Amino acid sequence: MKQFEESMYQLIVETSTVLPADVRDAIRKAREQEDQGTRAALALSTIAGNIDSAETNVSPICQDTGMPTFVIHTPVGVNQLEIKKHIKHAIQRATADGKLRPNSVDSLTGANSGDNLGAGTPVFHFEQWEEDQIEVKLILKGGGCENKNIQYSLPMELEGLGKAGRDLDGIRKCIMHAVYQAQGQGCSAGFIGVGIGGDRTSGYELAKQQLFREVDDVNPNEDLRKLEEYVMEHANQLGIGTMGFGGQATLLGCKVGVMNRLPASFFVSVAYNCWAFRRMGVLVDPQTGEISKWQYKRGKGNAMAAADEAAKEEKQPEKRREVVLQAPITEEQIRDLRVGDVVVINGLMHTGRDALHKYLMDHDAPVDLNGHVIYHCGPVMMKDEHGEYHVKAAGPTTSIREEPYQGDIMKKFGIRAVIGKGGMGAKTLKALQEHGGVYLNAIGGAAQYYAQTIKKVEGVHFLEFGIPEAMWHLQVEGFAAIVTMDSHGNSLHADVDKDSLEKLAEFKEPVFA
Ligand SMILES: O=C(O)C[C@H](O)C(=O)O
Ligand code: SF4
Repeated sequence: MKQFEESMYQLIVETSTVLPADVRDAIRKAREQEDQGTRAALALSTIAGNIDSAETNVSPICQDTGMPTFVIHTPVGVNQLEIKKHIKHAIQRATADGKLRPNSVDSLTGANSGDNLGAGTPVFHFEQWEEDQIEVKLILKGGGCENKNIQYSLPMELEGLGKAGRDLDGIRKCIMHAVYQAQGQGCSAGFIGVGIGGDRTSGYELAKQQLFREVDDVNPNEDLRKLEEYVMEHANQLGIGTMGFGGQATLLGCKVGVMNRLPASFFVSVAYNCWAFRRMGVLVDPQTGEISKWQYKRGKGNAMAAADEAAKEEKQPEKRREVVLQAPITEEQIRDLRVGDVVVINGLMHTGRDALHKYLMDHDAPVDLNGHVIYHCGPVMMKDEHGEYHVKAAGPTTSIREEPYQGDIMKKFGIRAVIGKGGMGAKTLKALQEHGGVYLNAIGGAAQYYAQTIKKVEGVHFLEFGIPEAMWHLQVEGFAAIVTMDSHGNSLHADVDKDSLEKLAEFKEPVFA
C-alpha cells in the first residue's frame, strides 16, 4: 500500500494549502456584503489574496495547521492499523516539507515532538461501512479557533440573553452567545458546528462532525433547518465582522446536529472554526491505495483575487492614514498613532508568544528590545542546506493569551509596539497609555501574505521552545497592520465587544416558543 501513503500525503497537502470551493464561495459572498474601504473589506481582500498565494506557493494558508483530525470509513476487513501507520508517515513527510507546522507539544514539559506525532496526535476516528472504498476526511482546525469552542449546560443564565431553558429557544440563545463570545479572536468570519445533547465528550464530537458538512447543504430536520437559518441571519447582525473589526459578515456557516442525552444533562456544544476552514476528503481504492474521488468540490484554480479587481473598479476605497515605521521607534511616534491608522513596518521585528512572554517576566532578553516591535507569531520555518531558515508561513496568533504579561514586559524592555490579532484587554490598554505603546492588529490566517513581507531571518533564540514558540528575529519590508489599541486609551476591541453585547441583548425575546 505504498500508494496509500502518497494519497494521504496529497490529502494533507491539499487540505493545508487549498481552501475548498464551498468555503471560498462563502468568503466571496462576505466580501460582496462589505462596503469598500472599511477595515472589514480591507481584511477580506487580504484574506482573498492570501488564499490565492497559498495555492500558488503550495504553502500553508495559515501557519497554524491545527490538530490533524482524520475521520475514516473502511470496508469490513481492511486493516486499520496499516492505515494509521501510513497516515503517520504522511504526516511526518508533510511536516518535513513545510506543509504542516510542528504542532504536537508535550503538555507537561512543553517539548515539541517536531514531527506532529505524539500522544493523542494526530486524532483518528474509525468507522466501518458497507461501501467498498476507504473514505478519509481530514480537518486541520487551528488552536485559536479551538480556544473559542464553548459548551453550555442548560438551563443557565446567559450574558445579554437572560435565561436559556432546555428547549429549542434555549439552544438558540446558546448559539448566539457562542458567536458573540468568540468576537474576532477565532479569526472571524467563522463557521460553527453545533452538537445538541450527548455527554460532554460526545456533544463536542457531534459539534465537530457538523463541520464536515458542506456550507450550503440543507438540514433534513425541519426544526434544525429553521434554527440554522435563524442563526445565519441574526448572528450577522451582531456587528463583530471580519477579525472583530466591525462589519456585516461575522458568521459564514452554521450546522446543527442532535443526539440523545441523559435525563439530567442538556449540553449544547459549539465548535468554532476560523475562515481558514481547512477540510477535505478522499475516497481511496483499498487495492491500489490510489485516490478515486475527492469528497468536496476542490478550490484549485478557483481564484479569489479576480472578484477583488471587479470590486475595486466599482468604488474607490476610502482613504486612511498610513504611517511607515522602522525600529527603534520613539515614544513620540507612538503617541501620534490613533485607532484606525494603518502602520507599515520596515526593518527588524521579533516574534514572541506564550513561552517567551513567560520567560521574559523573570529573565533578561537576549537582544535589545528598546523601541522594538514584538510580533505574536509562531511561523512555519524550513532550513536549507546551508543551515539558513526560510519563512513558509507567518500570520499572527491570538494576543489575549499574553494579557497577564504584556504590559509588564513592554515597560520592562521598552517595547513600543505589539502585533497580533484579536486584541488585548484592559491591563494592556492601560500599559499602552502609561508607557506609550501601541497594539497593531494583523489579519489572522493571512500567513502567506505576511511571509512575503519577511525578507530575511536574521537569527533565532530559544529554539529549544520549539519552532512556533522560539524568538525569531525577522527583517521585514512593507508589513502592514491596523492600529486597534492606541496610547490614548482607545480600543476598537472594547468598542466592538460593547456594541455587539448590546445587539445580542436585542435577541433576548423568545423566537422558537
Ligand atoms: O498558533 C497559531 O499560530 C495561531 C492560532 O491558531 C491562533 O489563532 O491563535
Ligand atoms: S490564526 Fe486564525 S486562521 Fe489561523 S488557525 Fe488560528 S484561528 Fe484559524
